[in-house]
Parts: sequence; C-alpha cells; structure tokens
Amino acid sequence: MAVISLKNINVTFKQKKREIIAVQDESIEIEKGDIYGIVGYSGAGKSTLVRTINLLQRPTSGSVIVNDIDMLQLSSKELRDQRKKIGMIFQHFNLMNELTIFGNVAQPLKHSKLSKADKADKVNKLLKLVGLDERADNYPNQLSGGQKQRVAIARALANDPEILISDEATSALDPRTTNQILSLLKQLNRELGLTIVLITHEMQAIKETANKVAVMENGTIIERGSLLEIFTNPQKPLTKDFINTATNLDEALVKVNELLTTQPLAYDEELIKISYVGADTAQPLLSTIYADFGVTTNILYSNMEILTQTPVGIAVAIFKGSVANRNAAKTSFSDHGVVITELQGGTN
Ligand SMILES: Nc1ncnc2c1ncn2[C@@H]1O[C@H](COP(=O)(O)OP(=O)(O)OP(=O)(O)O)[C@@H](O)[C@H]1O
Repeated sequence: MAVISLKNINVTFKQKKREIIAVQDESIEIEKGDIYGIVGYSGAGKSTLVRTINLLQRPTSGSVIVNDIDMLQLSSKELRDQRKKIGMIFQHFNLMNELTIFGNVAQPLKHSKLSKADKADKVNKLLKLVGLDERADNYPNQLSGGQKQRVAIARALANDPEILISDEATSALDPRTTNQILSLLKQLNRELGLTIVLITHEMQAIKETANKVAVMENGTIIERGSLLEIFTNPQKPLTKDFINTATNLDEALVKVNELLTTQPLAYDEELIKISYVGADTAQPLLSTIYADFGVTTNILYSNMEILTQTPVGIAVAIFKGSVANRNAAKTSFSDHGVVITELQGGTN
C-alpha cells in the first residue's frame, strides 16, 4: 500500500521576472516500510519535491496523499496534526543550542497531552534507542556531529511518526559516522516499521540503506526502480555516473586507463566490463573460458557487494583471443545473464 502518493507535482518559484521550475509534473509512490532513496545533484529538485509531502512546500499544482489523506484539503489544525506523523532530519541537525539533549528531544512533546513523567519516560526511551541515554544533560555543542544527528533523529521520532524524511542527513558527516547513522536508520526501519525517504547526492548512502531509488535531474525523476534494478541495469548516463562512483568503478577505470597507456592492448585483446547478479554467476564462466573458448582473461578490477541480500558483482578484464573466440565467449556470458560491455579494443 502506498503511504505517500505524490501525483503530477509542479513547483514553480517566481523570482522577480524569472520563473524557476523546481519540480515539473512529477509523481512518486512510496510504500509502507520502504527506504526510498532520491538521488541527484544540487538543484535537481529533490528537497522541493520531498517537502511537498508534509506541505513545507506547497505544490503549485498536483495532489499530495499521505496515509490516504488529501493533505491539500486539510485545515491548518488538521495539517499540524498530520505533520506530527512525518518526522524530518536535516544536514545541519537544527538543534537548539540553549537546550540540553533531553530538552531538544522533549521539544516536540511540549503541547502533548502526556503527563510530565510520561514525557520524561518517552524522551529517555528515545535517547536510549539512539544510544545517547548517558548524554541527556549535555548541550549540543558538547556532542560530535554524529551524536547531534542522533539527537535530531530522537527528536524526529518523539511524536511516533510513521514516516521519516532525511534531507542530506549524513552529508556533513565523515564516512564512518555516516555509516553509523545509516545503520541506525535501517534499524529504525526494521524495528519500528518506519517508512524513510532519503534525499542525498551520494549514491553510496542509498546503496547502504535503500530498497528503492529515484534519480532526479532538472526537476524530474529520470529513472527509478528497485536498488537491484538500478545498480545492475542503469539506463541513463547520470544514473551510470552515480553507480560508477558508488561502486568505485570510476576510480578503477582511471587506473586501468593509465595502465593501458603504458601497456596498450594487443591486436587480439579487448577491455571488457562484466556485471552480474548472484555469487556464482561469473566465476564458473571465467574459470572455464580458456577451456571452452580458447580465450585468456586478465582481471584488472573486481568488486562484489551485497545489495538487499543479493550479491552484485562488477569486474573489468582483458579478454585475449581471436575475434571469433572472444565473440563466442561473450555470447556465452550474456546467455548466462552476465552483462558484457566492450570498453576498449576488440577491432581485430
Ligand atoms: N524558496 C525558493 N525560492 C526560489 N527558488 C528556490 C526555492 N527553493 C528552491 N529553489 C530552486 O529550486 C531548484 C531546486 O532546488 P532544491 O533545493 O529542491 O534542489 P535539491 O536537489 O534538493 O538540491 P540541494 O541538495 O542543493 O538542496 C533550485 O534551482 C533552487 O534554486
């Protein structure tokens, strides 16, 4: 069931005589329990699109349905109540420096009907959930960036939201802290059934957490699908760029190209990219490629990772042999579901 359904959303900003189209006729459906990653470069329209979910940004046109409620039809009081079910975290944490950690997490409960003791109990449970129960009396400036984001997450969960929007929440953090925060988000998704919308310019963050991905450019979603589909079969150049960065393939290709300038391919060699799904897909084929087709291989780069419980591999190799033999080997790989891309050479 879709918990978030945005249909034909347009958002236009008027600036003096200029009109900026931030989101153009875009629709997206997010199911309960999804961790839906939205990736794109700065200015692509990610924040604007996602901020229409809780109407922090009102769309110029289109419909916003959250939990079967038409958000655009609500009174201001009804909207305030619905917004409580949608938590948000941001790149710069947005904590109140004059309040303690406890005070920050208690902030959204200010007008709640809970008794003082129940509020305290709730805040303490949330701090425990994010691993900061011993820092309740500290102030934000006594915490690291990762700890501050944990406080922001606890605060975002104070009203028991069903949806959490994460807008570049790990962009200001180092890689290790980023992974810790992403693990916490995955844990919350698993344990609380929280639906998470994750906006980022880093495909790496999406790779670690999301089950679905949308790629945005110039106010529209140019490609979308399951994490596995997007990683194994990206269609658009921008998506390929993001994937190559997230799998370190772009760095590897720079090194491979450097190598090939000093040791150019021979007339009977070609550089091949091999992409496959499943741990035992490519290895058996590579191990018998010489016996089966008289083609030798030299693997220059290889990477395998587990995406949503599925092994996904990429390798870059030089295939050496006659044209007919190489073609027969490549056809056999393709027949076994391995995607072969010819990168260089292979004319003879
Ligand atoms: N309040 C606003 N007034 C005018 N223009 C805006 C406003 N908010 C966003 N924009 C413009 O809309 C476009 C999309 O911005 P948006 O912030 O949604 O992109 P983004 O993909 O989230 O990028 P970033 O990660 O840098 O925020 C940009 O051209 C931006 O300048």
